[in-house]
Amino acid sequence: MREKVLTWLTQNVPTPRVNHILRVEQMAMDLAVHYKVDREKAAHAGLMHDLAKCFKPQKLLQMAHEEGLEVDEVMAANPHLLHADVSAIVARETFGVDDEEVLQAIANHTLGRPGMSQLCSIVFLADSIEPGRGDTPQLQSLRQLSRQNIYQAVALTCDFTLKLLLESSCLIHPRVILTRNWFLQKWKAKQPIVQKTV
Ligand SMILES: Nc1ncnc2c1ncn2[C@@H]1O[C@H](COP(=O)(O)OP(=O)(O)O)[C@@H](O)[C@H]1O
Repeated sequence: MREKVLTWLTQNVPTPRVNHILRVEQMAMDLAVHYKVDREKAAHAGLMHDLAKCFKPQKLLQMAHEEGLEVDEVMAANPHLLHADVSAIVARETFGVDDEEVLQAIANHTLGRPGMSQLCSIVFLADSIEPGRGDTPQLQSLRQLSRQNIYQAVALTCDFTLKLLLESSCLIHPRVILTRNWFLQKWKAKQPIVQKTV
């Protein structure tokens, strides 16, 4: 299947984006091994997470509508946000993916989702922090964190995205905040209780 997907990608996605996809695939596999999550599922989700990245807004809206997806106000204003959900549809319809966990990981790679699985979290992180994203101190620390505490890494990756979005004065989809809060609470709940000494 990998060869078939790669051929499709080279015909439908520009080369720099294909290279990003390959780095996400690799990083998702590495994190999967680290967290003892199914490596093959991580590779499949990484490879197919951006299938609809270059679809036109009209096509994204039409496919979302045909699938019966809820298109909220922010997605209607910025249909590009639907590329994650639509990539999962393409994975199913064009490449016959029927593994619900893989489809969820593709669909949640941009906004995350409160309570999402480890596989989803891994693909979400890999998309945001793969080596091609840059080498700033912030990204370096997120990469380190992604192997130490997956809850904290997802929460802080949401913060990182939110900061970028705030700087660009664009509409923000609220689901990234819900994702952030859920993962922040899981992270805080796992912190050891420090005994206060008088
Ligand atoms: N919560 C959000 N609200 C609005 N836009 C968002 C949100 N999260 C991501 N985006 C934007 O959606 C686009 C797709 O995000 P992403 O899937 O991470 O794509 P890319 O791989 O191009 O960075 C990006 O332009 C990003 O800025």
